[in-house]
Amino acid sequence: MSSICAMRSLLAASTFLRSGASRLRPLSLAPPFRLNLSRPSLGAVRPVSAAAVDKSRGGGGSGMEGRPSHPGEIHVIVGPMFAGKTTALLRRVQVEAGTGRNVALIKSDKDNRYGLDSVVTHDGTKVACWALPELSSFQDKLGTEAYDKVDVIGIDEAQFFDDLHDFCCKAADRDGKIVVVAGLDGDYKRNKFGSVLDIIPLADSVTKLTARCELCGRRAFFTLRKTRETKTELIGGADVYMPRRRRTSADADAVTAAATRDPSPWESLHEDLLELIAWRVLAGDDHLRDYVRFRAVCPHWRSSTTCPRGRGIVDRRFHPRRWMLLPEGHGLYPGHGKLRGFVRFFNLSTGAFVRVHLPLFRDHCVLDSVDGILLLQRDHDTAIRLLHPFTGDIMDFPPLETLLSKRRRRTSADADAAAATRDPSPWESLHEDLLELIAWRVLAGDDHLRDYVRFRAVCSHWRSSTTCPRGRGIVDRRFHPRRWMLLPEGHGLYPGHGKLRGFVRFFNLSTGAFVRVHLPLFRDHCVLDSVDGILLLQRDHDTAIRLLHPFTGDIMDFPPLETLLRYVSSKLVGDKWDYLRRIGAASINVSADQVVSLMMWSRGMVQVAFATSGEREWRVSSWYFNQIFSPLPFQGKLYMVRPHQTYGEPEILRIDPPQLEGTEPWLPPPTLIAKCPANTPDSDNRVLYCLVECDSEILVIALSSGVHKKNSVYRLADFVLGRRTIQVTNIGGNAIFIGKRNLNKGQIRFQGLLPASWRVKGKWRSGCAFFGFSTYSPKAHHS
Ligand SMILES: Nc1ncnc2c1ncn2[C@@H]1O[C@H](COP(=O)(O)OP(=O)(O)O)[C@@H](O)[C@H]1O
Ligand SMILES: Cc1cn([C@H]2C[C@H](O)[C@@H](COP(=O)(O)O)O2)c(=O)[nH]c1=O
Repeated sequence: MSSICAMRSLLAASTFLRSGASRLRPLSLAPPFRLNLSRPSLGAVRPVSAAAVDKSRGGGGSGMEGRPSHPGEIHVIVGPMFAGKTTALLRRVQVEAGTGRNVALIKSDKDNRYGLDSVVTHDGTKVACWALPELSSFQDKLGTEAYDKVDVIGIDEAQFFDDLHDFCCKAADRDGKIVVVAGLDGDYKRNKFGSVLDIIPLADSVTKLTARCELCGRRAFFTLRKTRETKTELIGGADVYMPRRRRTSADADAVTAAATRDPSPWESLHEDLLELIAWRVLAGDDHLRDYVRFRAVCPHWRSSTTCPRGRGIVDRRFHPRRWMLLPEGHGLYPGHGKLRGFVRFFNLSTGAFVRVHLPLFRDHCVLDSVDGILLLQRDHDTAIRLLHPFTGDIMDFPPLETLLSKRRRRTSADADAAAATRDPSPWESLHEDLLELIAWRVLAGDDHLRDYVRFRAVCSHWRSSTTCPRGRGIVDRRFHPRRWMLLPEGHGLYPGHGKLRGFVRFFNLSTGAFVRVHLPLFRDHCVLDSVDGILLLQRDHDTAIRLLHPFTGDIMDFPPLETLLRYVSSKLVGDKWDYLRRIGAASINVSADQVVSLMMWSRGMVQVAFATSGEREWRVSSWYFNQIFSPLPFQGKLYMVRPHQTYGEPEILRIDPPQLEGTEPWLPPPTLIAKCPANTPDSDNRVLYCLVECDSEILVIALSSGVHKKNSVYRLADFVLGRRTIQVTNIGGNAIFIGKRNLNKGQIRFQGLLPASWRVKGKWRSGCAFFGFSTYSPKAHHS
């Protein structure tokens, strides 16, 4: 039993969908758009249903019968690409259609990205439309009778219509139509695009939407073209364009300069591209030196990228992670007179040395090094200072001495109190700081929560000297019941089943211990996932997502799942709720000021949802992905594999927790942290990579699907360092569970490959891997 030390609470992170769950689901929503105007079939013009004409508006008029009884309206939606213009346009016309009005959608026939018969958003929402070369042809195409019956005209990609101004005037002023226009206000050079701006003076309302910058996640007002193509009109999506934030005037000058002179091939690289490359450089092994070399290429490259000086400590990317201070030996400590202010650093990845002049060591001593940042103590006042050895940046913290004095004060106060009351027993008199230290150690163990409770139970002094987990079960990561999984009872007994009388059992993956807990909450909640042992529940009546610490009873509320329903791709067949409830991975993060945020990726979505506790609606990432594999939550972040469509290198991505500072929380785009070896077209073995957690690190499992199965295990850390050939030969008696997790009606289902043919250099290694399409009863397995 003790050998079952699974890599992650795989089983706990399972999906409980009780058999009667459908009864609890909100009614599935109507398809997003019910337009009264039937979609046009190509080449044929279909008339508008006369019954649907909104008489209250007078039905419009083509001008033949005179002016309409109702005035028209013009609403303009502008913004950069990916800002949600099309989404807003479709939402608007949906509302109009919902009131019984006849709606027609038009887009430019230049935009052939998704075919010509529909308007499609970047999320894949699709609505039938008329694709036209110019707007003036609309009435002819539709026929006068049908045109008269149209109440609302939606125009997408308005920047491509030269006759936009005339058409809007005519449609709204003469024919009494409501015209909703969506288009780019500016092109990739931030110049006005087409005649979208010309209709602003005609408009009843103007909405400027913003996107999220793909590089920094901040609000993006403009569109950046990623290619060197200079013609204004260039149809494309995320392959060619990305949203971009405002530049500083210095940056803008650099762009102008680059645009006005004849640039050398290198110097003309766009600043955004340079920033992108710089980011990549900063992810390397010797990232700081490479970054400095990179910036040294030319003034344009320098001015387009962030100077590390001054940001060495505050920007983690500049931390000299792999550099360590080299002990000189021969009694020569940093600051020793013989070193004349110089110290040497050594790069743990590349083996490179650098010699740095740091006279500061004369009156500072080194206490530690964090991410390569030195933690110094100043001699004269014991101030603690962080020093970036290469940028020279310094950050001051309080004197170390202040810790000493607090401890002294507490000691005497405690001693007085103790003496006044009684002669303490040897155990009870343990100093509270010592108790706190021991408690920390206890909390690092395998069965840490139970041990901690037992530890606190020793006496009231021990209890009062240590933190009570109740109330802090979710906000304090140390109290997360990491190794505990909810045990499937089998026999159709899902949590909340009447026969269980509110009890559920948990199983410790490290020790094999069981506990039985009374959680009547399950009566109207179902479990969607488990993160670090914290259960992710969905409340039946309002679909609210709630985190529950099963042992402390702490609960934290998140927005209803329902608010995410609109993000489930309309292309998916079947019940959207089923997709939405299939949580691929979720992760909990607690910020320094104890705000708890939850990130989750549901299999029905191409974005990652996130929210902080107490919020009313889920937010979604401004970016999306099409295909990901093996998502794994680890230490508050999400890791995943992006397989390559053909024979490129599959990528391992990391999603960091939502950024909560600033006006609106946002989710940074995924960071590429490593690449896996590519499959080769000539090999009959296709390798699939998946991620598992083992002994507090991530392993990359290469599953081979060919005739000659040869599965291998690697450390993600090695992949990150580009060492892709070093295999893990021993997983210390642990077991790996690979594949989809699904805990349904008491059965555990692992999907993967059979058999567990994991050998390294011809020898069977300790530890075992479970692959297989097997459905088995956990009871049988664990006995
Ligand atoms: N870089 C991106 N690539 C693809 N899709 C994106 C990107 N950034 C955002 N999106 C998605 O595009 C959606 C907006 O799509 P859409 O309404 O078609 O925008 P617009 O018409 O303004 O270009 C966003 O809600 C988001 O889900
Ligand atoms: C910035 C810019 C864009 N385009 C093209 C690219 C797309 O095909 C459309 C915009 O589509 P969206 O619905 O707003 O995403 O316009 C262009 O031709 N030139 C440009 O400078």
